[in-house]
Amino acid sequence: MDDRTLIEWARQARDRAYTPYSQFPVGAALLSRDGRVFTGCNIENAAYGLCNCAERTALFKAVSEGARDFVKLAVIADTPRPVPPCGACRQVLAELCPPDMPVILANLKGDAEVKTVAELLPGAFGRGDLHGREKRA
Ligand SMILES: O=c1ccn([C@H]2C[C@H](O)[C@@H](CO)O2)c(=O)[nH]1
Ligand SMILES: [Zn+2]
Repeated sequence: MDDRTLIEWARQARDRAYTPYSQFPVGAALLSRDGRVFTGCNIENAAYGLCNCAERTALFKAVSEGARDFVKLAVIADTPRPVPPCGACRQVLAELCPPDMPVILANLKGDAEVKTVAELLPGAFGRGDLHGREKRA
């Protein structure tokens, strides 16, 4: 699937965003190796800290449906520049996706930019940091 098609999936998912507080809808679309596309939108809450981003909605939907092998992710919002994922989503991407996986950042004007997961979060804390760690002095 080409990048423009995945961006269009993300754009349609954006129309389903639940954003009564920010009025800032975001859409995402995650392509799985088996050909499935998992879409996501941001879903907000009156308890603001519980707002979930479009990217994490798509990633969590995918994992909960048994997908683990991802090809690329597109994300879109009405931003002056292609929308950059927040820090929380970068961390979740680093956990669940290959470091060289492309993330297509887009906006409604038609701008798009591609960055890898590792470029979005260099030096990410990960599972390899948890075990076999050095004992502290
Ligand atoms: O990459 C991003 C950036 C922000 N948001 C959401 C979170 C919140 O609902 C709203 C404003 O930050 O946009 C996303 O879904 N993805
Ligand atoms: Zn986020």
